[in-house]
Amino acid sequence: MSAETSSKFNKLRKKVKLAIGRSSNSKDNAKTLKSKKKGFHGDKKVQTRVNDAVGISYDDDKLNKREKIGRRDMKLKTKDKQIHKGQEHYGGELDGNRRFRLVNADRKRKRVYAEQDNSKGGMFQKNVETPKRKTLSREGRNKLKDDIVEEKQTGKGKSRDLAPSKKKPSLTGERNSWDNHLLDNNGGKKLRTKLKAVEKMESVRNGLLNKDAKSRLGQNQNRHTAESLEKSARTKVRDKKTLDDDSAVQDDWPKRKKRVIRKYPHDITNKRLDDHKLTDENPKEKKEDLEQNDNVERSKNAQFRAIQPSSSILSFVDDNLLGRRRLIELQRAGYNIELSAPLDNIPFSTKPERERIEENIFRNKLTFFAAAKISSSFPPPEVPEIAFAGRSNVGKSSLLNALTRQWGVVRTSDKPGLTQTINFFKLGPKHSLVDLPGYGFAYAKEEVKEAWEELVKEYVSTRVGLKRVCLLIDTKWGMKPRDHELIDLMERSQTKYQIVLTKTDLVFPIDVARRAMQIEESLKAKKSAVPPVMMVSAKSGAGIRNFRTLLAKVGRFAKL
Ligand SMILES: Nc1nc2c(ncn2[C@@H]2O[C@H](COP(=O)(O)OP(=O)(O)OP(=O)(O)O)[C@@H](O)[C@H]2O)c(=O)[nH]1
Ligand SMILES: [Mg+2]
Repeated sequence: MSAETSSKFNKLRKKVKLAIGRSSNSKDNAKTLKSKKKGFHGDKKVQTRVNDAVGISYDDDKLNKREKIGRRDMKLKTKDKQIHKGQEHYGGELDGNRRFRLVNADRKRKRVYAEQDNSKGGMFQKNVETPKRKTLSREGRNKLKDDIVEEKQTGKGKSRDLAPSKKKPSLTGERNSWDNHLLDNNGGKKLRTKLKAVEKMESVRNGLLNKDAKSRLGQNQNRHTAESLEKSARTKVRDKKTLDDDSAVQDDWPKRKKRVIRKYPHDITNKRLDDHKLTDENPKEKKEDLEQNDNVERSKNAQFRAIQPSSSILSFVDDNLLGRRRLIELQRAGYNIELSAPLDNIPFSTKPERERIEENIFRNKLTFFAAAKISSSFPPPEVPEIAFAGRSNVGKSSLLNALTRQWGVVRTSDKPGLTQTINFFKLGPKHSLVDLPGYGFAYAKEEVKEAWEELVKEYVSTRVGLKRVCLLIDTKWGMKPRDHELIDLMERSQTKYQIVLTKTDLVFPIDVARRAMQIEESLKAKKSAVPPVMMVSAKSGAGIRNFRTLLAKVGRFAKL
């Protein structure tokens, strides 16, 4: 090396040093520091600069770098291939942005042509060459147009389809060129996707997934195949033609699954109540039924309102201060109606009067002496008995207390079904009052209820010494089928019974009168029914005195 070249070399080295020194003070400082932190890349940069400055060829270096990047990319590609293994057979791969793209073997993106003969295997099949787009000359285009017009007129495919004999039969049958034209001319890709959607809906709706549809659904990859296009085109055409047949399609809809209700929630006997009849019912019929019921109910109310009570009943209601408004009137008049032990006809119940009950029988002490769950445990019939029957919660036990004014002897509850045995109470030495369990709805097991109802029936129809059954009816609700059942039984067994309307304090006086009239009318033909219909309120004490007098008469003249 000559002195000249060596000085040149030294100058260059100085420049390089300066360059390195400047870099630590310049704007690039931060970058360099960052790059130093990064390590490999930063050092490489500096190294490259040095190399550049010194004039060393960095081709090798670049090559190394490229090689490394290449290797890294390869790694990524293989990794991605592993991840997207399932997509591999689509003939696709990841692009630079790591997005999946469909590529051909010669790395060209595939295109779907409507004219393409898909029967050969479809565009997603591996190693299938896609036809290259042909750019037609004007002449060619005109010729094609002519062909299409001719095809439309003749209804036959001409030139662009393969000869039918050469075609492979597709799964769903071949799509003819006319369909192709339809697709191409009427909306291209959009139409095709719409048709596909229509076809899918159709197949799901009908619940008749035919073989092709099933296979198509099963093989997820093939859902874009030409078969679907063919099918959907045909579906679309059919849909257009037969819009009126929609109802028929609807008839084929899968029927709603039968809803099954477990009869009892804790039933392990697998007893079920099938309500399919309800679901099968025509909604129109159902609506009509509901309307009919509504009409019946309305007409019942109308009938009830149309009842004209007799003058005797109206005067009875008035005299005994029966009905809802009474309490309010009495309260306004200054009477205390919130008494724990209601008086008979409150306005007249001053204290001395309250002490004195007119009927001697009812001045006796009420004492419980027997309870029976079965007929064999009935006490011997020594004295005449007056029984109180009726639906659960109608107020039987409360009436016993009100009659005797001995509150607490007979247990009462606002929960239906408290009295579950036949309870015998002695009222003096010569009479007894009997509190019967109620029928109808009650908080008790079905078997238990059935048992006590049977017991009541047996008691009222066979009991010797039973002089009167007071059949209690809730004034608000009137007579129910179970009441009629018991009446029929008593008619058959010739047991004397008297209707007593209870809870009269809850309804208007006129309705009390109407109810009494209604029942009297319905029992006119009954031989064992004893008139009149009594009306009481155990709460207000209204009608109690009259009822007591009536019962006293029964007891007085009764002989065993
Ligand atoms: N407003 C009002 N409530 C009453 C009358 N009589 C009874 N009740 C209430 O009705 C509910 C039922 O009374 P109960 O005497 O137990 O009826 P029950 O017929 O013996 O019922 P079971 O023993 O279940 O058959 C209680 O909450 C009473 O307070 C009445 O005249 N007017
Ligand atoms: Mg009771």
